[in-house]
Amino acid sequence: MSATIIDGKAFAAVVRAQVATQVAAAKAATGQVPGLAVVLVGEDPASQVYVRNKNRQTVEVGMNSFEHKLAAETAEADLLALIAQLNADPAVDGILVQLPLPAHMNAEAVINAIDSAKDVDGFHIDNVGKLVTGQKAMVPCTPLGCLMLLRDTLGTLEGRDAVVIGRSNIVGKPMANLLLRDGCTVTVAHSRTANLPDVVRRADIVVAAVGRPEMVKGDWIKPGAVVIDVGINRVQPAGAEKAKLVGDCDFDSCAAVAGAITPVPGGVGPMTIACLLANTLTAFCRRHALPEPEGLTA
Ligand SMILES: Nc1nc(=O)c2c([nH]1)NC[C@@H]1CN(c3ccc(C(=O)N[C@@H](CCC(=O)O)C(=O)O)cc3)C=[N+]21
Repeated sequence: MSATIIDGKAFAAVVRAQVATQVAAAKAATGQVPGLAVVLVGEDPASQVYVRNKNRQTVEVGMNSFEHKLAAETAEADLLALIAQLNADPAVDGILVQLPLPAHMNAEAVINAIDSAKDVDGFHIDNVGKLVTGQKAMVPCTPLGCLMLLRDTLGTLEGRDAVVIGRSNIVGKPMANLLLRDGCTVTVAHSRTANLPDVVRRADIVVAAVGRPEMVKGDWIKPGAVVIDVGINRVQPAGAEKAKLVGDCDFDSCAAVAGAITPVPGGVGPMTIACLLANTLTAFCRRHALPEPEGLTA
């Protein structure tokens, strides 16, 4: 193995410490602390893991955490009523509605009902439009975390060839826009891309967010490239008792060729939660007309 392992878990701890310091300063300035409301409808397992870790970390950085658990069969109107209440609540700076929502709900309508200034996921249509047009926005947490890791690993991203594999609204598309803004030449590839290995081989930066376990192989990677693996796939190895987490990259073969690579777990996942806390602080600072948090925005 030749690649440097990018320690997202350690980097996320540094980000959370920066958030904690700036939360304390914001509290000194205003007498208030940021509050994050998380709404979980039903019992999606990935969301439960996320909520568990998030809740603890929110409190650890000195912010208030408000949890709202609704039954899977909750009516959309009742969820919208809760969102209206959180929008109006001055103690709530950030609102996150866990996705996926149950099938009977219109996720787009629910997300767009959130006050865009409190939309710490950056999924509201106003924030999407602002990101694409280069206006000050709330930026989705996972792409923001990936950007922080890339800047830390490479310094400037200007002029680099980046390939994002995956075109989702929550990772692929916002990631591509952030990389464009930082001066990369960006290709958005996906599961239907022709000659995907050849496309990936051009890249100085590979962000894999396609949701297919270990799909990206080492012989797709340009020697020395930086590989950011966003995938979190639970797989059941033959003969093993417990499921294990793997990324969208075949770690061993990619690490043999890449210059640097994020592991799964311990890579992008912890950064996502750290950036959620950073976004909540950013939302608080904007609502209270304080300066933007330092080093925590895109
Ligand atoms: N509105 C919304 N926003 C989200 O950001 C969102 C969501 N809904 N729904 C569910 C997914 C999932 N998600 C994770 C974040 C961090 C880890 C994480 O910290 N993972 C650890 C490992 C955790 C484990 O051991 O299972 C790691 O990669 O090291 C996992 C999953 C955010 N999500």
